Amino acid sequence: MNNTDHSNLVEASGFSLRYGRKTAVDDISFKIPKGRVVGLLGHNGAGKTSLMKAMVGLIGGSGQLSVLGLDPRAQRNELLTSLSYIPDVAVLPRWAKVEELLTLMSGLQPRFSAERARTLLKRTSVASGDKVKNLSKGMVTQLHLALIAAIDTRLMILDEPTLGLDVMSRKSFYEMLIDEWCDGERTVIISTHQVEEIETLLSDVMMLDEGKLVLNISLEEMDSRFVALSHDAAAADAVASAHPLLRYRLQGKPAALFDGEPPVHLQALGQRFRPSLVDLFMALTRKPEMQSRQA
Ligand SMILES: Nc1ncnc2c1ncn2[C@@H]1O[C@H](COP(=O)(O)OP(=O)(O)OP(=O)(O)O)[C@@H](O)[C@H]1O
Repeated sequence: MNNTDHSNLVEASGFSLRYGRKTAVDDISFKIPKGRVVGLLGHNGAGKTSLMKAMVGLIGGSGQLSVLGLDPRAQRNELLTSLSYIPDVAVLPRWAKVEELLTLMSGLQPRFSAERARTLLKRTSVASGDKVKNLSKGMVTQLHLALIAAIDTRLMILDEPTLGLDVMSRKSFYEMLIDEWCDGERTVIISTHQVEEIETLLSDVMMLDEGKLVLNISLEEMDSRFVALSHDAAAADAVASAHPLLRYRLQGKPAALFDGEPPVHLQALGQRFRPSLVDLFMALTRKPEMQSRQA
């Protein structure tokens, strides 16, 4: 794909992915430029892993997909040396010592710096003589991040990297990622179910719902586009008749979320506030019947 605009690290146009008759990714188009921290959100089965696998050339689809200017399927070997990827089923060899992994990586990945990995590991409680099998789940994840963050690439793809970790381990994982890897030029794409925790880290969010891309927006755009209104119960009918995206309760009070400015007559009945990413996620990815039950 030589006609790709290289200011975008990932570009998809009308991209779909099927497993037999099951459509996992449904005709999606997007561009991801450099220097972004992108959250890929969606419920179980929304298509996040499938899209990430397609981005690294593990599975093919139809339509166009370009990653770092390469066709992930046709140029997979070249692509794999140019990006950093932690799959959702990531495992490190249990028998290996940390120092042996550094040697292994140096042999496998020309852009890997063992020196850089050692520096990153100083942030963690993982020692170079430790064996993988003796590390806790949180430590293994930190080690894995140190290994792939020591690869000099412009794009990192993380599929549910903090699954199974406690809150402190998740926090230190993301701190290391942001401090040590994100530099304003590199882009990281992270899929996660921990929407609340990750909100402050993200520059952009992509939401998948049953394979469709229902939102692709920067956090600044999100702030200016979506408005929430908390209101008294007495105003509930008036709010409902304006067809908000979502009606819910916040701190015991009814609230509604609108795509754009709520009608002026409603604004007088309630107090505006900034909807959280979780509110938006619920609004855009829940089944309609669940929304009406909740309201
Ligand atoms: N190898 C496969 N064969 C058949 N169907 C598959 C396969 N892998 C995934 N699917 C289906 O494709 C859809 C998307 O799955 P995918 O794993 O991409 O979703 P996900 O958003 O990553 O989900 P989760 O959050 O649960 O990991 C689901 O309906 C899933 O059952």
